[in-house]
Amino acid sequence: MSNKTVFNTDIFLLDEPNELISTEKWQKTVDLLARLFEAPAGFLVQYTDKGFQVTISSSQETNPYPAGIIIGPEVNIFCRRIVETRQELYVSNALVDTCWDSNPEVHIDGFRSYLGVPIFWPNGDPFGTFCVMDYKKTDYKSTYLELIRHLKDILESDLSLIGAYAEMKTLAITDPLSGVHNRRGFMVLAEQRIKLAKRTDTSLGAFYLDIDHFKAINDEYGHGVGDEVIRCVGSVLTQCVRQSDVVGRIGGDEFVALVMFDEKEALQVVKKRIITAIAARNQQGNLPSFTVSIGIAEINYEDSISTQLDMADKDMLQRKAELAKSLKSPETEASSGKTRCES
Ligand SMILES: Nc1nc2c(ncn2[C@@H]2O[C@H](COP(=O)(O)OP(=O)(O)OP(=O)(O)O)[C@@H](O)[C@H]2O)c(=O)[nH]1
Repeated sequence: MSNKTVFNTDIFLLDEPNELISTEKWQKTVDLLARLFEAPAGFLVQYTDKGFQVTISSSQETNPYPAGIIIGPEVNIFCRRIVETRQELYVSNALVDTCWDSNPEVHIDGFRSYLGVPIFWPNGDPFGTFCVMDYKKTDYKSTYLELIRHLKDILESDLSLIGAYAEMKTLAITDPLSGVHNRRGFMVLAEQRIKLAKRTDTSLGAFYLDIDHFKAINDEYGHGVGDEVIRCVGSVLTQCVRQSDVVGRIGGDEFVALVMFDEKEALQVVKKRIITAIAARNQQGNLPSFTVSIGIAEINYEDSISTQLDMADKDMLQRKAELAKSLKSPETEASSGKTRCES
């Protein structure tokens, strides 16, 4: 499986609320922070390419920035320094440092003091900052700094919950060997895709793909090589369909794909593409040559996904029978829709 991030760090949490995050709890934490520091404003700020968004704002009349407000990524605010350096920042009096002259929080809002810590997503990307601001200069005790660091840990543990949950969800529906969906994942996503296609009046086709004589590959070259062949088929299949199509491995050497199409011929085009891609892999010679049998069924919205797959499976078995026949009489091989590529 790829180790790419399983949750989206580019979207503001306020735009896509996560059921695992209790903003109510975060609100209490930010309010408590502001009260303890006797600060007129406390924030949890999220950073993305779009800028800095106040996710949580302490509920005080003295606080000029409500939740939801976005400040551009180029603006010289205190939080930007934290995201750039990945370090905590304590400015006790911004007026004594000219680098803050262009900071609107200082020259427009009149803030003098800022204390903030970086908050990170579980993959190490910066989430944003947790901070307090004051209109007067401050001199916080070191125990206060310890406190804000501790609250940071609590916020980060909530974020790691999102990461762990998203990862578990992905693992539960992914086949770790081939990287495509497992049977459960395929079935769930296929049902969703069929409902969507019905609503939008889109045509769908089901492909059922089985590796020919796979047992012989395992027997001759070992299970490790057999596994490589399975991986290869998963990757070919994924590359031969659109990203929005659903691909799954539903048995040892059996794969399925649910594909959207406009013209009926498109299904044959996709089938040809898969066969050609496998032939090209065979040419590379790093795996034993193998062929696949592919069955196709057009999706009828009234039937269940299992029935549709049964139909594609039957078509595939017919192709396999044709292959067996064609191997006995070589002159018919070219018309069987099968590929037999020797490297
Ligand atoms: N390497 C490997 N082999 C597997 C895996 N899962 C199932 N198999 C093997 O896949 C083989 C499937 O064999 P069969 O169902 O007889 O299919 P086949 O040999 O391809 O025969 P035909 O379908 O008739 O062409 C069995 O030998 C299984 O042990 C796996 O994850 N890795």
